[in-house]
Amino acid sequence: MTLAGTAPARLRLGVNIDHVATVRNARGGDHPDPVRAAEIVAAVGGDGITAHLREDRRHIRDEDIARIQACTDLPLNFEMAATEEMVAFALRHRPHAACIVPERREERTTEGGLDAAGQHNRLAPIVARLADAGIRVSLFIAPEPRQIEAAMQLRAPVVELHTGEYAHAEGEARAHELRRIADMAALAARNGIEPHAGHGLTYDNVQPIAAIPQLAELNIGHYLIGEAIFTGLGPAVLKMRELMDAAR
Ligand SMILES: CC(=O)[C@@H](O)[C@H](O)COP(=O)(O)O
Ligand SMILES: NCC(=O)COP(=O)(O)O
Repeated sequence: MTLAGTAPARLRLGVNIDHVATVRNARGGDHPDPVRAAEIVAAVGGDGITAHLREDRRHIRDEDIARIQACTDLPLNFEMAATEEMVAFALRHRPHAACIVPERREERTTEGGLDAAGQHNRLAPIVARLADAGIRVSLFIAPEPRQIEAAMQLRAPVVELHTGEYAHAEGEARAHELRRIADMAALAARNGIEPHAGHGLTYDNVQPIAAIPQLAELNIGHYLIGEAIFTGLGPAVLKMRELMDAAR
């Protein structure tokens, strides 16, 4: 955790390994194994593993979580919907962190941020239960002041700012999205919330985000797993690390 308003010592890279499991599940077998991906991430100096156990289990499966925890000492950032099923799962497995994300069965990927502002009463007991279990709670939110305010009201120690709009925008629209993310990272940090960012980040778009001084962690997955097909996962992670370091 960083002190309110101070730049973090080092921008951490959390690698989301969901889509290793997507490829594995395509044939219903056990290869490629997300656990091997987690081991490679650890071996090349990744700072954490992110895994999203979706309600439809389209990629990460229940048994993957315990196996990932057993294979490496890297902190596990468990992404979950705000449901009783996922709270119970998180309390059983006690990951380092839990990031509450919005989820719709019909979505191809996460489409928007968690509406923390509109769901305070529903989220408050979930956040409290996870925190009471020693799990660092994060809210995956759009870069909006009302969502930062809601995270403060919910006493969430971390927010992860959704960079999907930024990633898909071009020209002035992308510059506008970048300013929104930078402003919300600063607002979160000023209020004692550690800001992270993620979704849709690539070699080509990561550096302006990595240059935001208050950000403590980036979570990057789909692009890295795609690049791993061509270069290997280790080199892909190392290249992203190099780009992030060069941006600061
Ligand atoms: C919240 C987020 O942006 C991702 O971490 C999430 O895991 C995306 O869902 P899929 O991995 O299923 O695309
Ligand atoms: N929370 C964002 C994440 O874990 C990875 O998102 P993506 O890089 O797969 O889009």
